[in-house]
Amino acid sequence: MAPLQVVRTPGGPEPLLRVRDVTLEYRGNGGTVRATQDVGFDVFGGDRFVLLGPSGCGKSSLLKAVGGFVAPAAGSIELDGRVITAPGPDRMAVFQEFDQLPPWKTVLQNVMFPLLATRRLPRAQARERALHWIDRVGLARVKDAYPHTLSGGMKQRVAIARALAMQPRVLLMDEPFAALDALTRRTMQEELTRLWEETRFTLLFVTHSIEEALVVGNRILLLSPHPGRVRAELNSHQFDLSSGGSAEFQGAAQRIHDLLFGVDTPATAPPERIAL
Ligand SMILES: Nc1ncnc2c1ncn2[C@@H]1O[C@H](COP(=O)(O)OP(=O)(O)OP(=O)(O)O)[C@@H](O)[C@H]1O
Repeated sequence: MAPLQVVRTPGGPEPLLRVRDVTLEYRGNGGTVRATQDVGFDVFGGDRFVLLGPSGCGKSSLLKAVGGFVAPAAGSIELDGRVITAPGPDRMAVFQEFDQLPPWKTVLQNVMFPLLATRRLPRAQARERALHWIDRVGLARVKDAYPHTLSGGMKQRVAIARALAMQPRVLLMDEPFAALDALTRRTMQEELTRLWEETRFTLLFVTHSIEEALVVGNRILLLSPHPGRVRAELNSHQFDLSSGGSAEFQGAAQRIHDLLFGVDTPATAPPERIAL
């Protein structure tokens, strides 16, 4: 049984997102905190690329750096060959928190908002595009509701519709389902996978759940504990939500666990030397 393989950079297409030797640091009164060290990876169009690692290994910081909210202390991040220096509508984000939606806007107004604020579309077309995505995430019935009247899962669907309506080059998701109950979380993973099947958007997804990484991702970057370094890069396209109970899935989860928690690999080992 060898379901996981170290991914070699495929020949052919150029990566959409190129992260090279990125070290991220936070400077404060108490000194400098290094969040990641020399992290590199490539994301290709249509990838569901997952950053997986223990709490504090710098996953969110990497996502913020791709989002343009944090500048690397060293290394570079390029999207479509251009260095990322600031946030932009080509990178829409969905976060864990339910309060990411302005509460004074209805579902429809929330989804329309970035389209109008960035002047992407005139109002009538923005409305049409928003209604389309609201329908795609199954919220047509509540399009005129305010966020406080929605469940956590519904709020996350609004955030996903709002992000995808912008047709970003890459959708950034930071533990988007972590605050949901287990059943809703599973439903949301299913819906995200279905949306991806229909649209083939490019996804950069942060989680610390091994199971979630395996079902959501087609490629997984494993990061070592603080400060995060690349421990391994894996293919996981063979798994989906129906794989959950299979021996192959359980075996893969166990092997990732062993890699993450260092049963047989020192944290500083170069990723390509890891035998899976
Ligand atoms: N704004 C900040 N100022 C100072 N240090 C920070 C800041 N944000 C994150 N850090 C530190 O950087 C490191 C990485 O944090 P980050 O949130 O990126 O990790 P993470 O892997 O996403 O963790 P978690 O899974 O717990 O969310 C941690 O040591 C954290 O304390």
